[in-house]
Amino acid sequence: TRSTRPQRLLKAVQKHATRGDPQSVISAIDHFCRHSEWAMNIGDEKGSILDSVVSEVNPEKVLELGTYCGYSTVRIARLLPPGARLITLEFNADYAAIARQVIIWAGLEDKVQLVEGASEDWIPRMKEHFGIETFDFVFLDHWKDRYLPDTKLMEDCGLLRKGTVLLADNVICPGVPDYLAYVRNSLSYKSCYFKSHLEYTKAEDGLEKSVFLG
Ligand SMILES: Nc1ncnc2c1ncn2CCCCCNC(=O)c1cc(-c2ccc(F)cc2)cc(O)c1O
Ligand SMILES: [Mg+2]
Repeated sequence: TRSTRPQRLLKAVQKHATRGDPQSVISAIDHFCRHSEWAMNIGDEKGSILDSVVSEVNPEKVLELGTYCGYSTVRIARLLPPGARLITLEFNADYAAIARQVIIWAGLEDKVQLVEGASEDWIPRMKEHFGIETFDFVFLDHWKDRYLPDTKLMEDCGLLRKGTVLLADNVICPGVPDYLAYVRNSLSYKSCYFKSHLEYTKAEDGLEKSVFLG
């Protein structure tokens, strides 16, 4: 049967990227998505904004919701200091299988724990299962109708602390209106918008950075 797009993306990484070189993995995926097949990675333009926010926060404990093929996982993990850890949740088993291989090709498997399952099932188990107290940085890139309920769930589970930074992808396209209204109106968040474009296109999209105030 015909291969899937994530499988073809992984093949492009294994063909064009150098093992253990995260930047070459990022470049190979961006080239594949620009010149062969569009895929819903954050991409290079929004990816540079992600890089700058991660570098500013310099987090020890990171949660990523929605792994897909591992592109943003690699972007984030390559910037983490030694000993820092990234937990990434992926609902789709086929995506998770590809992402594991992409993360290994980048040589970042020691910094990353990829967990298969739904965010709402795993968020309540972060403390007892992973020994996590609170997260320093959370990247939201999963089902757009889960951004708001999962943010409230993280609050209720005590996973956010004063200063935890949430960064949300796709706040314009596909859009997360309920989440945006919440973080922009809540007294518990300081929020700001980074205008950009939908990955590999000219359509507007952007990232919302929200600092939890406790
Ligand atoms: N741990 C978990 N819990 C729940 N759901 C979970 C999950 N882990 C994964 N998922 C399931 C998420 C599936 C992918 C989510 N991302 C998206 O749906 C997405 C779509 C576009 C897009 C834009 C314009 C278009 F015309 C078409 C598509 C762009 C993006 O950057 C996107 O991130
Ligand atoms: Mg996205």
